[in-house]
Amino acid sequence: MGGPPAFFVDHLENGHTNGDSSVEIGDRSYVIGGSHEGNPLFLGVQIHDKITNKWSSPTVLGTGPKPCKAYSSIVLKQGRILIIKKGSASDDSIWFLEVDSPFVREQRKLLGKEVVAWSKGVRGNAEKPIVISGPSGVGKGTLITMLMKEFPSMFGFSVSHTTRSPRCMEKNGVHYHFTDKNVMEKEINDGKFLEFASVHGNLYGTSIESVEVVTDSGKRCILDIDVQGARSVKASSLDAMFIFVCPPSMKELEDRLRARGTETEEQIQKRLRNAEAEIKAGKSSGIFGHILYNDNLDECYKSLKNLLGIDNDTPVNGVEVEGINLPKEHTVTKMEDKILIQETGEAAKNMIVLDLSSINGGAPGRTRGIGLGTLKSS
Ligand SMILES: Nc1nc2c(ncn2[C@@H]2O[C@H](COP(=O)(O)OP(=O)(O)O)[C@@H](O)[C@H]2O)c(=O)[nH]1
Ligand SMILES: Nc1ncnc2c1ncn2[C@@H]1O[C@H](COP(=O)(O)OP(=O)(O)O)[C@@H](O)[C@H]1O
Repeated sequence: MGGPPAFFVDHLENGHTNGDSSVEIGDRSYVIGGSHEGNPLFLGVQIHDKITNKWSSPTVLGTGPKPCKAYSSIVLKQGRILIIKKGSASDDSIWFLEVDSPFVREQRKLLGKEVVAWSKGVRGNAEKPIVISGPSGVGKGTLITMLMKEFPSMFGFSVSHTTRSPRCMEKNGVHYHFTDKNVMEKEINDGKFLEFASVHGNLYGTSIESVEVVTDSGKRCILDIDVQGARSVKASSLDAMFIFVCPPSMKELEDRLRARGTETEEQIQKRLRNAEAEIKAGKSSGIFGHILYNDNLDECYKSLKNLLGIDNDTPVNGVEVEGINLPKEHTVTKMEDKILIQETGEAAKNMIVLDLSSINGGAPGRTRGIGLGTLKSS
């Protein structure tokens, strides 16, 4: 068996005094252990810069693994560290700490501080997220509701945060997370958001967690966000499908907004003013690979399903995204894109092979497509 041996950490201690437990990448050591900022549910990360001899606590994005006694860590390409926890539940055994991935680099630039990001490893291969934009009143919400009703196990909605007030039928946590401006601004600063924008005078944003929740359920994530948000997502490392919905005419858009009856006259006027610029940007910005015209609702819905590659014959089950069961005690070896996991103990056991050659996704959200097989030991 070739390849470098895995890096083992068997007795993890709190803090960065345990020099043995660091993972070395370039001029930096990453100490992964203890808990995150005193949160006992969350494994901590600290960075040692060998050039300046300084320690720092990075902003940690995404939901991380629970603390553990022991894990193996393996440095992968693209600034990622694979963490294989010992003795963990199947949905908490494989994690990726991104320390210099494209997502981390862009968030570092955006937030102006040191950033790392967790992404849980899962089997299965849910398809890329769908971003739907279009002017207020064009029918985005209606189309998304139809899709989720017809294919409940296939699609999940990314519930955004907003500082606008709830409409009378809207439920907190279902349609939006309604929040205070101060709270949302602090959370944006703390790196909790994938994107955010000021729209019609209010703040709206997609939290990393809201995308993770959908990915964890094995469903394809739908984001209903404005053109500015779509632009941010397009510029980010999140590989998504972008759809823009146009109204048949400005007059029809106005009629729909009025008929919906959820806005004051002043708000309607503001939305109509913004609509012209949004439609222009939607059609010409190069962000959107697909444009739908919502004239007749049923026809538009059919076109949307066609775009998504589903018709009425398609099975309606979502893609299964499973956790990974590993033996409690094991040793780990790396061989190119494959990680060999050998159970330790008395009886000779099969070897588990994690195939990382077709992993995709990553932070924000989950790292998917991990292959899993067994090799019989002779
Ligand atoms: N950038 C961004 N835009 C959002 C988000 N959530 C909603 N929006 C957009 O904000 C705009 C206003 O949404 P809303 O107040 O629900 O009004 P509606 O579009 O008239 O139903 C719409 O263009 C939404 O697509 C988000 O998380 N991020
Ligand atoms: N194709 C359509 N024809 C007529 N009315 C529509 C159509 N699509 C949506 N509507 C209605 O227009 C209003 C605005 O739709 P909505 O889904 O709330 O838009 P958005 O989410 O884009 O703001 C709703 O009252 C909805 O029932």
